Amino acid sequence: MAKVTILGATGNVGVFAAHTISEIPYVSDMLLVGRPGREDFLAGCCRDLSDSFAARGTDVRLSYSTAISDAEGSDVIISAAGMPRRPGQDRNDLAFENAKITADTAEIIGRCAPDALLFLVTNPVDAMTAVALKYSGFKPRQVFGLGTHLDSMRLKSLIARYFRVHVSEVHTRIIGEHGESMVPLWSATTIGGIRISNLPTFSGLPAQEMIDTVRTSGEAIIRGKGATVYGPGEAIATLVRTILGDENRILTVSSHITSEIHGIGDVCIGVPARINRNGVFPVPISLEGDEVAGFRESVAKIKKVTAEVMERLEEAR
Ligand SMILES: NC(=O)c1ccc[n+]([C@@H]2O[C@H](COP(=O)([O-])OP(=O)(O)OC[C@H]3O[C@@H](n4cnc5c(N)ncnc54)[C@H](O)[C@@H]3O)[C@@H](O)[C@H]2O)c1
Ligand SMILES: O=C(O)C[C@H](O)C(=O)O
Repeated sequence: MAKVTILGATGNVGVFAAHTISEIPYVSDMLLVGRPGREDFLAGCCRDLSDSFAARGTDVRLSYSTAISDAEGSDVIISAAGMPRRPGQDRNDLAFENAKITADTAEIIGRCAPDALLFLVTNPVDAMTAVALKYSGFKPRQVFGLGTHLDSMRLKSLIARYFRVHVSEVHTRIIGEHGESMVPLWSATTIGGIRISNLPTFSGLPAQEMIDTVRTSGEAIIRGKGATVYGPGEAIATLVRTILGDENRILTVSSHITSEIHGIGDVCIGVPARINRNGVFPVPISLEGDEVAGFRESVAKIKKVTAEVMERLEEAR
């Protein structure tokens, strides 16, 4: 059985993630961590969630704290602490402010929960994964971000609707930045096990329109309802379930790569990774055609954002 801690638990994503994670059978303890001053809200969340556990028949020991160090003994620590973007902002506009929070948090986690897996949700998630990796002092397998998993799910849903098939029949991946430079892998997209480009209807697929929809999904949802919640919350739970169930699923998360993809490396970026109880292990893959150049571009962009953030952090600390 496992202890899961959620940082930023008073936020939109944190609260719903607590609900989705509580449904995972391996979770025995869940700790919600918020900022000092938010005790009443945290206590309210715990009572409300406990009621839902009773109604559902879930048996999770739930507690809250304003001290990150109480994450001690956690198997998985999820960080959704930090500013969300407002309409019109790019995720990268949040980089420095959220990096300060992430660096401080990661240092504490590195000391109090050295064996945990640290899962970043805070945006811009690729740069935040790199910051958390550096300041926690963890091994690369222990630190990962939600990356392009949610983007991949968004594309999967659009493809399933276009072909009028159940989502479980569609396998697809978006790699690279969780942001503008994301790269769809049509070469790795199958429907009912058949490569999408081998289907007669492929030529009519509005591929560019689909990718544009995925790229702008977050912003469109934030404009409409203030925050993306259900998509990220379920995506977070999928990853936590994969880890705690030692499932060895290959999901697309932000992970530190060295040379797994066309020799490109030294960056935290969305890539397919095998995920189990020991953490996250990028899978070496070959890309096709435009995908290579697209991935290189995405890597260059993330490296630049990450380097700028690291430099400013060094100066500020
Ligand atoms: N990677 C993804 O796919 C994805 C999806 C959704 C949201 N996000 C990101 O997750 C983060 C949270 O989003 P949200 O909608 O829940 O935001 P929110 O404003 O509702 O919640 C933010 C949380 O962070 C905490 N926080 C804010 N400043 C802090 C500080 N200085 N120190 C400690 N904690 C602090 C708040 O108390 C709150 O719990 C944002 O960065 C958002 O962009 C990422
Ligand atoms: O778009 C955002 O800022 C939130 C998140 O990254 C998302 O894609 O839902």
